[in-house]
Amino acid sequence: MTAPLLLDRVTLTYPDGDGRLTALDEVSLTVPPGTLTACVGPSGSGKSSLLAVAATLIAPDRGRVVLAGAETGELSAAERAALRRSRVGIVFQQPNLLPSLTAAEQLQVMAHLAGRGPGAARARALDLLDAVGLADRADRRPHQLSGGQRQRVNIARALMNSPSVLLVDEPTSALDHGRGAAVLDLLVRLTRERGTATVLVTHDVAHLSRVDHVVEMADGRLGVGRVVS
Ligand SMILES: Nc1ncnc2c1ncn2[C@@H]1O[C@H](COP(=O)(O)OP(=O)(O)OP(=O)(O)O)[C@@H](O)[C@H]1O
Repeated sequence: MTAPLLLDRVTLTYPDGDGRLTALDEVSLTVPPGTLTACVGPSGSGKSSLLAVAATLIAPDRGRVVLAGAETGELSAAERAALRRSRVGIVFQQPNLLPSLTAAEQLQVMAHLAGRGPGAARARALDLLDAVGLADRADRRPHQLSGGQRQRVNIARALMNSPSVLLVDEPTSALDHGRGAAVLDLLVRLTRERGTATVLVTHDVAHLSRVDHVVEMADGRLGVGRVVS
């Protein structure tokens, strides 16, 4: 069976003056279901570009991105967007929650955008908030939640449509050490429970001993990383 996420010799360049800057240089990565791969590396090494390509938000110059068995290079833009909505969960660094909605409603919006009915959505939202330890905060708005709780809502929201691939960008950067460790533990647990192929981009090499794989980006190239914690 094909892994939910497969990158095969992906090269991505950006315009840079008269030339091109190579952000990803022949990057290959396979992420099996139920496993979490952490991608570490210095600023500018290509980590965010890797996530953007994996999410099909940017098309690579060369190479293949296979998502949930689909060769994304062969899809139309509309087909790619539909695949992204149904199969990919994205957790950005800043939660970007809507200020006027409760925690449960933030999640229900995702089901609505995916064309699902409201009845089951409420039950699923409450189930996911329970899974991230926020069962008693379902009716709170973002300003009534702590930074760590908002990041948990963000993670639960990304899981709302049962994605096979979960892409997470710097989830702990705005949190202190203890809360950062708790969010990482949560991501490892959810990855196992929900069977997602998870990629986590982080500067923070603490707490990585519990993830399945660590890869290191350097100048757009991917190598096997060291576990530091
Ligand atoms: N839209 C863009 N146009 C031109 N160059 C870009 C663009 N986005 C990123 N780059 C360049 O591509 C390289 C990789 O950037 P990327 O954001 O992927 O790195 P990163 O490892 O995520 O960095 P950080 O940890 O600081 O977020 C850098 O040299 C960056 O300046």
